[in-house]
Amino acid sequence: MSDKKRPDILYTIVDEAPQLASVSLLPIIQSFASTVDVTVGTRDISLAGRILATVPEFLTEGQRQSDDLAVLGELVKTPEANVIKLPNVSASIPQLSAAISELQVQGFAVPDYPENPQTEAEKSLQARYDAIKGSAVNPVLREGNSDRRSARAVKNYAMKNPHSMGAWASTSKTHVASMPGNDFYANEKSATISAAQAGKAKIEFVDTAGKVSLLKGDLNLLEGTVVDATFMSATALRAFIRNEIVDAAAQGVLFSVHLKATMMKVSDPIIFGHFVYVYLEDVFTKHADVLAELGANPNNGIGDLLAKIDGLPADKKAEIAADIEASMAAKPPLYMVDSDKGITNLHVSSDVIIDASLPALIRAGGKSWGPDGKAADTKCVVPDNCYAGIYDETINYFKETGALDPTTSGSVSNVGLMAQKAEEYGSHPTTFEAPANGTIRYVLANGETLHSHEVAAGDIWRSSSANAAPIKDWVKLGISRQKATGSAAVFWLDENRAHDAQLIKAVKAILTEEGANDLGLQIMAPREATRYSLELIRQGKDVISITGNVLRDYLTDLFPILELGTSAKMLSIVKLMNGGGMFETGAGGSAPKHVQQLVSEGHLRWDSLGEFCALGESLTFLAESKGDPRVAVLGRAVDDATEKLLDTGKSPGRKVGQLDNRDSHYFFALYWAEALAAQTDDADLAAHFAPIAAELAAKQDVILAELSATQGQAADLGGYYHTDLEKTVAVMRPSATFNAIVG
Ligand SMILES: NC(=O)C1=CN([C@@H]2O[C@H](COP(=O)(O)OP(=O)(O)OC[C@H]3O[C@@H](n4cnc5c(N)ncnc54)[C@H](OP(=O)(O)O)[C@@H]3O)[C@@H](O)[C@H]2O)C=CC1
Ligand SMILES: O=C(O)CCC(=O)C(=O)O
Ligand SMILES: [Mg+2]
Repeated sequence: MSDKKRPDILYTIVDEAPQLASVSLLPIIQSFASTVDVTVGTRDISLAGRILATVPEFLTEGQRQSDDLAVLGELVKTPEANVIKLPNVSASIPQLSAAISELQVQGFAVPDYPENPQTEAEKSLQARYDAIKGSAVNPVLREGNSDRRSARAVKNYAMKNPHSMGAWASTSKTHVASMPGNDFYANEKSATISAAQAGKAKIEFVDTAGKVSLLKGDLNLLEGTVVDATFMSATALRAFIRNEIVDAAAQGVLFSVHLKATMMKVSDPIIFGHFVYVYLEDVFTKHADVLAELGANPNNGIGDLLAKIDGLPADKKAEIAADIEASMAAKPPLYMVDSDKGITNLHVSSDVIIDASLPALIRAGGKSWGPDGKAADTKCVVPDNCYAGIYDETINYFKETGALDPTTSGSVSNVGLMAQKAEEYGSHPTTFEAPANGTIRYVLANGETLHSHEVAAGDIWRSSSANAAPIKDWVKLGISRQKATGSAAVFWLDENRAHDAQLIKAVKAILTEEGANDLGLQIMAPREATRYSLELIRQGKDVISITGNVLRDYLTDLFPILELGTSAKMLSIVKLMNGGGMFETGAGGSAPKHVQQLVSEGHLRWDSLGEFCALGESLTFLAESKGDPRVAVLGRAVDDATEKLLDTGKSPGRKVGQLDNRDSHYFFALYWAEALAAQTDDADLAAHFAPIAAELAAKQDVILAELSATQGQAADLGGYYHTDLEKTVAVMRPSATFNAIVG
């Protein structure tokens, strides 16, 4: 598409709740934007859309779909980029398979995911599907560093209208457990690449007989890149899991594991698989042959195991099912994802995602749900020590001091190193399960071995890197946020961790280069920074966390969930390195539970506040790049409308019968139109929107009645991953009166 035709703003088509919300909200945005000649187009980065774009040869001409992710991936490297990015599903294999089955039922001849590929064609198909798996979208689009914070109006609202917080008892038995050693933290090595070391590097495996095989070639290392290598011992991990299961039983607490199997799509499903295996070790041992024949892979969870045995003859199935039940009954009870349906922590790796799961548990006073449907103290296993300390320290702090008070608490914002697939979140192509005992080594273009580790079969080895330009951009962003706010600012870096020690050197040099040594920016290890930040916000003060990529992710759920009740309300700006802007909507995900509620009860509790915040920023950014003051007026009116929506309590409620997402969009449109009608910067715009605002206000009763007519009834979307557009529009835009006004 030529630049001329490209819409001014690109809005992403995604999955689950945010996508349903978009079906209602986007037409409103497009209609209002068209009055100032701003076009808002869409690009499909949904899981189903990406599947269809990946296998065109299996589809009819009419079913084929362009690779919008690739198009957007190029766009974000240009100064013209202005993207509103909603959260999308980062799929586990069971989710990918479910989406494929749904498309097949809908008449798309997409092939199954080949779990055990034999032929070259199957292997190639698996590789193509694997590129869709896990967090395949965000790392491609995030060509900039991250600036996440709560907008002032949002924070003020949360202070005046606090969410519920569970009480923290000093006697709570909830705790974090991490490996005593031999994890990624303990085994990490790191170095900064010199000019003489730059160039094409490779990763090799050397077996005990000295035979060398290439794991990954063509790694193009730039001078100044920080390159790490580390591994987690599989034997140590299994021994640790066994001990923790015994300890959970002894302490009488629920057992849980918290990983990021979506973003860390290679390493963490393997770690998850070790938990599933050890928890059901007797079953996997006793039925090893049958389960191997069925292709049951513990990495895919207990849910997949149960689905696989479903195909067995009735007596065999009953025998294994009884063994699974007996095995689970003999273990400490598991943290439940859905106790009504019997879905455990170990069912699917993508159900319990650490950034959202642990903050929710901490917000609830250290409780999670057990199989009996009751809240209970919990052992939270976070195997690796790189980041577990922040949760351990938070839990310890609340046990000592009681829960945070959102009515008086300050705020922890974040500046995160993210660009160019920084750190662990870019490590998928350089992560390997050791094929046998031997050595894995990182060899540079000049022949030097940069890092090497002796590994045993099954150990999880990975290399991460962070380029110099993003590091510099990140430090400068930290400096500018500190200058803009005057808040305390802390780099969360641990001098005892190999990677962080390299970053500390770079940060210190850049602070000096930028003349920023007098600004008082501090460097603290994550555990220390956690306590320091919690103490400051308890006093009502704000603090900026300047962190690497993983902590960016973890902290921008943890603190918002404590301060605002959810991370969905965050402002999330990606200042693209080549000058464009990407505006993410909130810091959370796609809220699958909200879809279940809409489908069964006709109520969508998704809050689009994140979209409103992103839209305001996107329009303000566009106004500057287009040099069009009318666009700035439109953007300011979005912020006014958002504030009024909060002040008047028009956000969605959790329960059927309360206002829902669709109602809140009506109020957003009303207040947006009213703000445009009331402003005095642009008389033409005011004149245009005055009658729209008046009509929206006059017809409020009929619009709200039409919007809520189907509340309490089941809703048919015609699909889950690939909903039927007509049916979804009928569900999400049920008010003919409202639709006629906004066009
Ligand atoms: N940027 C991205 O693309 C991201 C994508 N994801 C993806 O999202 C999916 C779900 O992840 P999960 O870990 O469950 O995290 P979510 O953030 O989707 O959900 C956790 C809970 O947060 C609350 N919540 C989140 N967003 C909103 C909102 N807009 N309005 C109201 N409440 C909200 C809901 O609480 P309640 O149920 O109590 O109402 C929800 O159940 C996964 O597929 C994951 O890969 C996750 C994070 C970021
Ligand atoms: O891409 C993903 O899987 C999750 C991203 C995420 O959680 C975040 O950026 O906060
Ligand atoms: Mg996150």
